[in-house]
Amino acid sequence: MFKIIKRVLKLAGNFSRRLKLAMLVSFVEAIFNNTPFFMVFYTMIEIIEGTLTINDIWFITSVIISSLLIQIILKRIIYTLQSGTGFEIFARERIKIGDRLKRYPMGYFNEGNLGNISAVITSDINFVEMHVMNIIDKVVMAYVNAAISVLFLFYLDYRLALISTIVFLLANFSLRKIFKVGKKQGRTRQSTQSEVVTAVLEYVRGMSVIKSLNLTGDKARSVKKAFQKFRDISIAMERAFVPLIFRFELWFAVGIASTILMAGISVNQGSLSLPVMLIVFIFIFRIYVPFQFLSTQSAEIRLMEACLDRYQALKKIDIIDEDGKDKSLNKYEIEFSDVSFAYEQHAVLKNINFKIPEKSMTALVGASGSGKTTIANLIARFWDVQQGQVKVGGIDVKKLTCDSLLRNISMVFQNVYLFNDTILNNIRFGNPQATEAEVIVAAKKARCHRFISELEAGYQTVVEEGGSSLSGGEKQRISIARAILKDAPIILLDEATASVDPENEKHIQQAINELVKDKTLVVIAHRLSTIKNSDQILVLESGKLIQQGNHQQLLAGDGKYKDFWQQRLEAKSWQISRAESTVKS
Ligand SMILES: Nc1ncnc2c1ncn2[C@@H]1O[C@H](COP(=O)(O)OP(=O)(O)OP(=O)(O)O)[C@@H](O)[C@H]1O
Repeated sequence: MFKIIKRVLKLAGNFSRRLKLAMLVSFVEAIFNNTPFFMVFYTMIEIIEGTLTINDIWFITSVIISSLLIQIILKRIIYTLQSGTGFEIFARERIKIGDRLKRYPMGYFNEGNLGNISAVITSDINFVEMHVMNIIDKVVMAYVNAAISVLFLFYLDYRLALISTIVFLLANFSLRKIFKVGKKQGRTRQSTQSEVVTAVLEYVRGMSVIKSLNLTGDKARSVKKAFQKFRDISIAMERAFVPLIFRFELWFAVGIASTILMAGISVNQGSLSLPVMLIVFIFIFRIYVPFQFLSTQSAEIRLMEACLDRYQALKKIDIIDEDGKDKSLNKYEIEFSDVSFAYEQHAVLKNINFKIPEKSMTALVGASGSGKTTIANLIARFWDVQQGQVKVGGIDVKKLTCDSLLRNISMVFQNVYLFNDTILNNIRFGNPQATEAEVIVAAKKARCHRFISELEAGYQTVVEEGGSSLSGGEKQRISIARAILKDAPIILLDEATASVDPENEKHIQQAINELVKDKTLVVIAHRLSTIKNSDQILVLESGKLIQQGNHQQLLAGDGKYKDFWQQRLEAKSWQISRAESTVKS
């Protein structure tokens, strides 16, 4: 129970002083919380002794009212100190984890981990944020009340106090057991919750495939299974608590019964007065009630601990650029020296060597799966090479932070991802400081200003997550506008393979021409014109660099490139003749 408080204080960092202050105020408030009961005790003594005067009544009333007012003020202070702080701590943690995530190796973002990441960021942090401050307050209150009550009972009658102390200690021991079981159950529940999130994510993301292949039954079954497992675990968790809570309540029942019995016997024997007996009854319940509340909250507290465990495990993943330095580049050539790379066990690139001069255009060509995208990903250090060196501007990318490297690189992918935000902000991701006018200039260069202006809300149009409300060509041009706005000296471009209509293709080509002026350009090339006009062509086959040179040089010799070029020409003429026959028919 105190562990969760300790953990939150550690997490709070510079906010921990505010939380400690809130706990101190809670402590004072708990003392004032007992004042009315002491006044009741005092009144009863005065009544029995027949010494109660009107002045006493005024005194007692004003003390009770003052203590209630003080409590209200203290509660307000606690609330101000705690609630805002809780939101601030977790807002900061969310930003921190967001920053770390972008520095994790891409290999971490596999399907299994995606469910975990989503569960931590959406449900775990929210859960702790919503409940932890309230729990801290209640824990402080329960222990302070118990301590004051036990001390007061010692003052009244040491025998009764001893019974209450023993019961209190036994119940506390029972409570620890409840918490221990809760922690174990909490972990199981967490991992099942991740499985649910993973299953739902997979189901929703793959909906178009599921529908087209008519897999709705099969896939819905796996989601249902995950939900059922979660339900079973949650029920099992509740069931495991029942006997423990019963034992805990039993201790208190026995304790209360024996204290009452003992008090009754003492009154009978004349060693305890009636008002003292009555006040003992009140105070014994004041020990019991807050602890009973804590026992019912034990599942919640342990769940919070399990949430924090999972959050901290996510924070502990090694970041890829731990040893990287934040350096500014002043040269932008790219070099691969003897690079070999594998995705875990799957070797993809073998002993690759090439140089890409600054402000030149290099085309990567090769069959599907030959390693073109992997080369682009290694330049951007989405992964680290196992052998050799990737240098950008003469510096090994492993010596740079991801931020300082990526500041110099714009990537335009085939599969453009747009965020659920306005078009303006989607372009502005390229340069968050850009003004609206600058965004519009970039959009004009990327040939997307016209279609954006024709939308009812223009640049304020909110794009659906992933950009599903826009056509492929439109999305690609928005992503080019982003890259133009970023104005990075190195461009990694994956040319679209999917056929777009000629009008769109013309616009995309014009947009790319604007983007790549005076840049170091590496393009995963599919268009014959791009390949032909490149300063350098790197031909890949099964992860090996088999040819290197410009179009004329490669065509002059015999080799894969010549075959490849021939095949592409044939494919193009086949496409053209097919298009012509479609027009004729
Ligand atoms: N994240 C990944 N994890 C494991 N293997 C991967 C991963 N990404 C790619 N691969 C594998 O690495 C090999 C090279 O893939 P890569 O995407 O670099 O090829 P490519 O030449 O760009 O192909 P395409 O033209 O089809 O995009 C392929 O066998 C692919 O299956």
